[in-house]
Amino acid sequence: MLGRLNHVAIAVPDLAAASAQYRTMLGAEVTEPQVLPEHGVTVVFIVLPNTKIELLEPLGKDSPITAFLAKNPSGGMHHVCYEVDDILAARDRLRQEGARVLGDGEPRLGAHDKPVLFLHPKDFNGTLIELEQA
Ligand SMILES: CC[C@@H](C(=O)O)C(=O)SCCNC(=O)CCNC(=O)[C@H](O)C(C)(C)COP(=O)(O)OP(=O)(O)OC[C@H]1O[C@@H](n2cnc3c(N)ncnc32)[C@H](O)[C@@H]1OP(=O)(O)O
Ligand SMILES: [Co+2]
Repeated sequence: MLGRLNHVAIAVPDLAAASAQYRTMLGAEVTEPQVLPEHGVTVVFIVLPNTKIELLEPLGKDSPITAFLAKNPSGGMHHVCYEVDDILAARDRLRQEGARVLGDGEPRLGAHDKPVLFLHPKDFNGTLIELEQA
């Protein structure tokens, strides 16, 4: 079911500072910020030869990552994103296996304009998993 590792996400308290640090200290190629109100975050991507790093900061008062940053004020690893060939089939299989699919279970368009879903971290070894339609 799982395809490529699409990205590893790091929640940061200050996206501009983290982006500048990756550019200057790590010589990284960093995309321009994407403001995603429907997800409650602003993100940039660090493009690597074999995957991407997503840096994300809260956007708005209901951001899903505000609580995470309250527990991890300097930031931290937030989620991993795997690609799947068929996100609805993956969702239905995971539900059958007893995994919690977050939200209303309907995929929404993510930062790459592809359908995404999230799986509860408590069901996967304390790790929030994002699935993205390949
Ligand atoms: C940019 C768009 C898209 C993309 O295309 O890439 C994105 O990546 S958007 C990213 C932001 N969106 C989301 O994260 C949506 C899914 N997340 C959620 O629904 C919630 O964050 C959550 C996972 C349900 C957690 O909600 P929260 O309000 O924080 O609930 P709790 O505080 O009760 O947490 C429950 C439990 O889970 C632990 N937790 C929370 N977040 C994480 C995490 N990222 N990784 C691991 N564990 C996490 C939290 O610590 C609680 O544990 P206990 O304290 O032990 O109960
Ligand atoms: Co993501």
